[in-house]
Amino acid sequence: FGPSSPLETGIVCRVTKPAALVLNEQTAQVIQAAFTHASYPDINGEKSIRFFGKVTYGLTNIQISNLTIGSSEVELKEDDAVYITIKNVSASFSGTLNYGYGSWFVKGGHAIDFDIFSNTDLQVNTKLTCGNNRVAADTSECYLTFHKLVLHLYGDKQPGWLKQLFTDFISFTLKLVLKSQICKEINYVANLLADFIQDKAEDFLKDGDIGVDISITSFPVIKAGYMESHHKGVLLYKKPFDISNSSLFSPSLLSENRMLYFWFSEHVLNSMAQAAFFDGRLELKLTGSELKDILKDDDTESNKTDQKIFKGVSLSNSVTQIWSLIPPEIRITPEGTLVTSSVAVQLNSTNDTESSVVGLYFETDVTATVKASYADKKLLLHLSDSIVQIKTCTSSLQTSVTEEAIKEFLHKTISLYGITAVMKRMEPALTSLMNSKGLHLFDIINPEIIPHKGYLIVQLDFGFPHHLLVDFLKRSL
Ligand SMILES: CCc1cc(Oc2ccnc(N(Cc3cccc(OC(F)(F)C(F)F)c3)C[C@@H](O)C(F)(F)F)n2)ccc1Cl
Repeated sequence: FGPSSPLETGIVCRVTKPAALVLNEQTAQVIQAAFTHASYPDINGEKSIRFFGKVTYGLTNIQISNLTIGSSEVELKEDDAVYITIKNVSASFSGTLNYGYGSWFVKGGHAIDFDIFSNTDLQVNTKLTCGNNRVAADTSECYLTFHKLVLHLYGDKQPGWLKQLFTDFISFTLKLVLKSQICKEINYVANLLADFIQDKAEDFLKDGDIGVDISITSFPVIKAGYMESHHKGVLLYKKPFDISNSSLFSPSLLSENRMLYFWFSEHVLNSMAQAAFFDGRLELKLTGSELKDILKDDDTESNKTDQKIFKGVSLSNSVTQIWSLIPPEIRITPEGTLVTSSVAVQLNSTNDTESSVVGLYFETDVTATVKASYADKKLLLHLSDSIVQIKTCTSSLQTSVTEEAIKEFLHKTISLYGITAVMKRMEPALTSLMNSKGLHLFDIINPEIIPHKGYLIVQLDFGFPHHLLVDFLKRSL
């Protein structure tokens, strides 16, 4: 994983301390799952005891029977790790203790059921590292401190030395086994979670043949107030095309008071727009009644022109097709996202008596300045400015209106109603795309989508999707 040029980074994610505190509320769930899911291997050994000779013993069928988790704290240690301290984890295990004298284990063997009560503190210092171009968790710094480890043996007869053996030796082995199993399980769950986020993210940024490569371009960063990952953001599409990277990320571009930040370089959004064009998604068909709704909004004097232009044309039978002629260009500015494209519009209909086919075709350059927002689990697009330039216009409408007047009318109608009519149809399409990825399941609080020159920042708070974590743990463990 060599050094990477910051230019390669197209998307940056930042999870701040406030988010870590919310996530920490779920730590108990995760630790509970780790303890419960861990397997506890049999512990066999032999010890020579004075006056008794060699004793062979085995703890088998060790099961955790109940578990309570105390408080847990999280701290982000600059350029080091996420320190998670969990106090007062009390767990009880049950199992069977077999023991025998000498090596005639089977002959002299005895079996006693036991319960073990333990009380420990857990310290896990999770380093964020890179595992096959993904964010990975390294929890090798994992410590269990036992405050208590008590053995209860069932059954009346038990040799006195057994208790002593347990206290002196078995408990030592038991602590080692518990620590290694629990820490192994924690490492497993931590990486499961990291993979889960990455998989969810890849799925979120994919639709059909269009996807985004979010491999990480450098080691994730941990600072006192946040942790941050840098991702390529390179478009994945069946035919490669090159979009030059436009903006450089620097940590000062993001702050730390919101829980989650996403920095998107302009070229990421630009390449998505290009792919949407090549994937034939930038076309729209309007029915007659939809067109009439758009035109009826126009209650100004030009409505008269409209009546003159479409005199004798039955708009109800009309079909209007709108499509991009070239891949749209995306430029992000503080005023909003500028979308520049050349658009063709073909209106086909019949005359009133349905005796002949009539049509209108025109091409126009459009630059629309759009701002996005997300409220009530819906994406909203707002047009703040537009520039329209009618290029060509051919019409087979029997109208006396001059071509100039038609162009004038079209310019006005597109500027006032046409662009918003297209945006009104893009909003639900994008919202249902994001909901198909499960976005609506998340409790997103006051999301802000802020355009800057050359990049876009999405910042938000979230209520942790408790049910999602429980499902995730149930499904994956
Ligand atoms: C969809 C968001 C997204 C995630 C990406 O991939 C990953 C992969 C691994 N970790 C992350 N982190 C950021 C992140 C994104 C979304 C949810 C999320 O989960 C959560 F932490 F908010 C909580 F809900 F679990 C974390 C984490 C990474 O930034 C860090 F912090 F580990 F360095 N992102 C890459 C791009 C984009 Cl747009």
